[in-house]
Amino acid sequence: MSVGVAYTLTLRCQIENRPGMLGRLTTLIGEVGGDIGAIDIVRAERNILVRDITVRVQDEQHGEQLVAAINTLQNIKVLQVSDRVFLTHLGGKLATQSRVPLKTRDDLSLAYTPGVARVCRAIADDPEKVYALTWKGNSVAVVSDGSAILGLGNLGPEAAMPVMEGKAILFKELANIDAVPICLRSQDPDVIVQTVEQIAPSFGGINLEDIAAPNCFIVEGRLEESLDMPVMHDDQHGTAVVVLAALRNAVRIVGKRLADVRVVVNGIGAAGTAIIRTLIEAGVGEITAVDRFGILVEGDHARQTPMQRIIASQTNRERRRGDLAVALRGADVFIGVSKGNILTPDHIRVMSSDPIVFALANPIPEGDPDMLRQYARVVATGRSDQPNQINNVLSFPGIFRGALDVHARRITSAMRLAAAEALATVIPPEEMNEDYIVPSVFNRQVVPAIAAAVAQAAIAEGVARRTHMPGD
Ligand SMILES: NC(=O)C1=CN([C@@H]2O[C@H](COP(=O)(O)OP(=O)(O)OC[C@H]3O[C@@H](n4cnc5c(N)ncnc54)[C@H](O)[C@@H]3O)[C@@H](O)[C@H]2O)C=CC1
Ligand SMILES: CC(=O)C(=O)O
Ligand SMILES: [Mg+2]
Repeated sequence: MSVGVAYTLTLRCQIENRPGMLGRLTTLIGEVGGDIGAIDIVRAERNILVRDITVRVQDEQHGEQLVAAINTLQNIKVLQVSDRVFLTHLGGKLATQSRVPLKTRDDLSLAYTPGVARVCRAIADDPEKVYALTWKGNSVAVVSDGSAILGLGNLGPEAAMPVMEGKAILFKELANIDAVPICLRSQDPDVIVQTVEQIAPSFGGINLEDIAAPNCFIVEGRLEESLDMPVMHDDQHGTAVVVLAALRNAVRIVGKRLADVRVVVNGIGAAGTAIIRTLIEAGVGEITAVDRFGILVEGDHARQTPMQRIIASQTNRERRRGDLAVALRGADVFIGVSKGNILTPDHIRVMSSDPIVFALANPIPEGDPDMLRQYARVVATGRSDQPNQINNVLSFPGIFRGALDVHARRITSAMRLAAAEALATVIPPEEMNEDYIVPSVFNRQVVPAIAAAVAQAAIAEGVARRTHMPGD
């Protein structure tokens, strides 16, 4: 995989101050495979120079090798190593901010007591006023139990925080929604449901994140029933919306139709299940579902979870049996939401002409993107440092923006299909190509386009409390 910014080290090096020393150091860094960015002088003394050298490396191990190699050089020593990723996370990525002045006694009387008491009474008299008079209408709780953090597994609630803070800043930056990371100690669905129900009055919507299957289905289903507000498990539906949009554009590029393609989905957990359900709703021709134990076949209940049994009954009409390689024979599309580094060139070679490969496991895709591009016509991953980033960040800000704007009571499948269509059409047909099937996360048309489509679908379905968008 090409080297990205995710492994950028700044090496503070003490170097003997004489001609040729910097050359020796940079030559060695090049020989070890480091990619030098900037070189700055930190301190200059008569005999010693201290320099900061910024180097991109392949991974953590490569960084350690580089530092060890430099320390073998005579009269050059690494004093300190700083990692840009960790520096970015120092102190967390999120803070709260007041929207009103708080400089004088008058300010205090208006924003806090005694003024606030009248606002409390107004809301007690008419609870709907909470949307207008507090932050509720523009806020989302990002709730995780830490059980399926990216593709890293069950790392628990503390380790989930950096991802949930990340989701929160994406909500703010992309959709101007105030989001709060809530990482729960318990992984018991009953406790998660009760806790979210208890905190729900403070928020306008609930974004469930990185909760592993099958608990995610139970938690989302029960909260959708009990809460009168948008609830969405992002790994299921946020991902499925983006996959559908990307697939719609990818099949167009290779001259096929959604209704005719056979799609293999690998990893039938949270994301895989929702992707399959969404692709069925969108009319995709045929789907083969694969998990660690092989192709899901209807009736083979032994290793299937209850949700996988439902998926088995809706897929694999040919009743193929076997592993991923068998599933991929003649397939038009591979969608991986499973585990890193499981695809080989042989897997892609047996696919139909112009293979489409979405290797979406994070942070390591199912196959090395450089390898995949040699064999497949269209390749997408979930990563920010690769073309065609299929990541739920392309959809969840716009979906919640639209749902909050019309005070939707829930997020329906029609709202999600409308979001996928809106996302796909952000790219004009004449601009679409193999490396441009989804817009960039920073394309400023994405959130408004999805939000408008979601709001309209909510109004059409009768789940919106407001029947016009703010500003109309
Ligand atoms: N790009 C994106 O937007 C998104 C990517 N993902 C990624 O997808 C992966 C799965 O996420 P979730 O569905 O939330 O997790 P999950 O834990 O609910 O499901 C994972 C599923 O993959 C299966 N699996 C594991 N190894 C496998 C293998 N070698 N072959 C076939 N199946 C295998 C597991 O048995 C399980 O059914 C993670 O890597 C996650 O980061 C998830 C959501 C969004
Ligand atoms: C992108 C995301 O939500 C995940 O990998 O879990
Ligand atoms: Mg996630």
